[in-house]
Amino acid sequence: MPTLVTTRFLLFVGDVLPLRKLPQVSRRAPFYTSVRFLSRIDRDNGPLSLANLGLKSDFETTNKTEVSRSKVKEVKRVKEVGVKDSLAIEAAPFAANSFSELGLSPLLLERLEKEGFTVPTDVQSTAIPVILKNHDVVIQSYTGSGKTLAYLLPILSEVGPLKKKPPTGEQPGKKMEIEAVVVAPSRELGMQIVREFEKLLGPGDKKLVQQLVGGANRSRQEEALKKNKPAIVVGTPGRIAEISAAGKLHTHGCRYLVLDEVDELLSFNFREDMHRILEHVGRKSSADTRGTKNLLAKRAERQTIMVSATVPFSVIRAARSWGQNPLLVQAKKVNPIESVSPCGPVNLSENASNSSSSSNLQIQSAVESLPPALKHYYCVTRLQHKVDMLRRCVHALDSKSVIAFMNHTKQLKDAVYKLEARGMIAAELHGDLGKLARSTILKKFKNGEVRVLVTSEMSARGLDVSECDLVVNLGLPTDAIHYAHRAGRTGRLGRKGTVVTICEEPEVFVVKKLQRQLGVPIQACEFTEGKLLIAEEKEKYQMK
Ligand SMILES: Nc1ncnc2c1ncn2[C@@H]1O[C@H](COP(=O)(O)OP(=O)(O)OP(=O)(O)O)[C@@H](O)[C@H]1O
Repeated sequence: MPTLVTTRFLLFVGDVLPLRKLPQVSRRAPFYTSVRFLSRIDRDNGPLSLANLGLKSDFETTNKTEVSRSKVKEVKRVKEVGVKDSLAIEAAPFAANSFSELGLSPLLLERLEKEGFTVPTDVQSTAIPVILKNHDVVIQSYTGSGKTLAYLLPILSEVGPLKKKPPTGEQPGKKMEIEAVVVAPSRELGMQIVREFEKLLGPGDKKLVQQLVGGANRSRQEEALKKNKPAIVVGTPGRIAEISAAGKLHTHGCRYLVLDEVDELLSFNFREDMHRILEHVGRKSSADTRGTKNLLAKRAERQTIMVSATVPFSVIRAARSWGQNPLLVQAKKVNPIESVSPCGPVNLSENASNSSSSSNLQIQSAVESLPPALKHYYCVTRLQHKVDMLRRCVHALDSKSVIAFMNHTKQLKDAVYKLEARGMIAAELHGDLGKLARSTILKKFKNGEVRVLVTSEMSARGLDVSECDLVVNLGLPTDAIHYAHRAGRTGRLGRKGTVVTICEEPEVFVVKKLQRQLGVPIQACEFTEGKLLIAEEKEKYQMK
């Protein structure tokens, strides 16, 4: 039986100053430690480096301290609804000085500047040149590090009105086929990706991208496909597969297939739909092919881009069969997928082994899925007091924008009712609600009209609300991967964020296990008299 040994608590005002470090947990390595491009991949072109990607590399020579200091930046964002004019960003993951170093089209660079995107994040600086060189990739970087733009920008640099100057003879904007298919596991994430595309395309060209998400009117989507002839479609696996099977989505000549949250897309639920998508996107119809040679050639038409903060080995296996010599792209690192072993650097929790060397690698990799600035706590209470503890937690941390995760939809309503009864503006968001209700609630939360969003696992992936400063687990996540994605709803793009897991005493051992797998300290705490009290850091938990 697991036992929680009594601990002393330390009154906390301002930043956390642990009296002692947790002995068993390796603290997060400094963010810029793994500054290197590992040996390469492409047998034709020699070792992969920024140089042979046609770009200068200053990564190897970068001074860690200097970089960290220079990363304290203010990122000004324009035109965000209900968002402050400027957001202070500490230790933001920016490596290149500007997007213009990455080989993007001049028109796109103009649009980026107009939208207030001036400096690429590390993962963007690494991924964009690799994608522009037509490599199949798996992009892995922690939540909120800007993976969406990392694939969206090279696509917009080649597709649509912002693309690089077409070769003479080709008329700009004339192409009438689907050139990019982006697949995401939820409607909310799909819609969010569409908005990112639209933001850069501008109002005049936003019809170039069409959403094909489930829950929305299918015939309207089909009509829009026919009428607007979009070059890019973004959708959920079910709806894309459905419309494709009905013969209304022509993707055989498609150049890009993006699988966002690829590890989630591998789940059993999506299996059949993903199979259809993988078979039909970027493949020419059999009428176009003559003989085996062409059959082989047709797959080369498609560039496959797989993305997630968490890349278990199942994704590496999938990437090997779906892509052609795919590369694993992480912030400042590019590796051939063939070099990744089951115990290698991206294996979060799969194939867990007790050997110390492999578990070290797993810890290293798990750390890479979590934003570095996050603080993690847990507190113990009885089941019936969890919502009250949540309320106290929100007050003690003075959090303005909170996402609270619960595992059962039925409990959400009750939690919202309790919070509202105590004067806290809360709302529920889950899969049983209609599409309109879901998007209205999400909008209100993003605008700051709702302080606490009580939600299910469906909001754990991809949801981008930059103001979210607190994530609370009212129900435990099923594993380290789920913890990482939930936690990643806060502390986005280098901002401060706190994750609090509220659990019952018999569940504490699960928190300890998550702590070991993730390689970050999750400190015991209490919320008393409007203050956060942090447990004195000594080994306080034993397994018997
Ligand atoms: N270079 C940049 N400069 C300023 N803001 C940026 C930049 N790149 C991305 N962002 C913003 O950062 C936020 C997080 O980006 P994004 O949602 O792509 O993260 P992510 O890595 O995909 O996260 P997750 O793994 O949770 O899906 C978004 O609001 C995005 O608009």
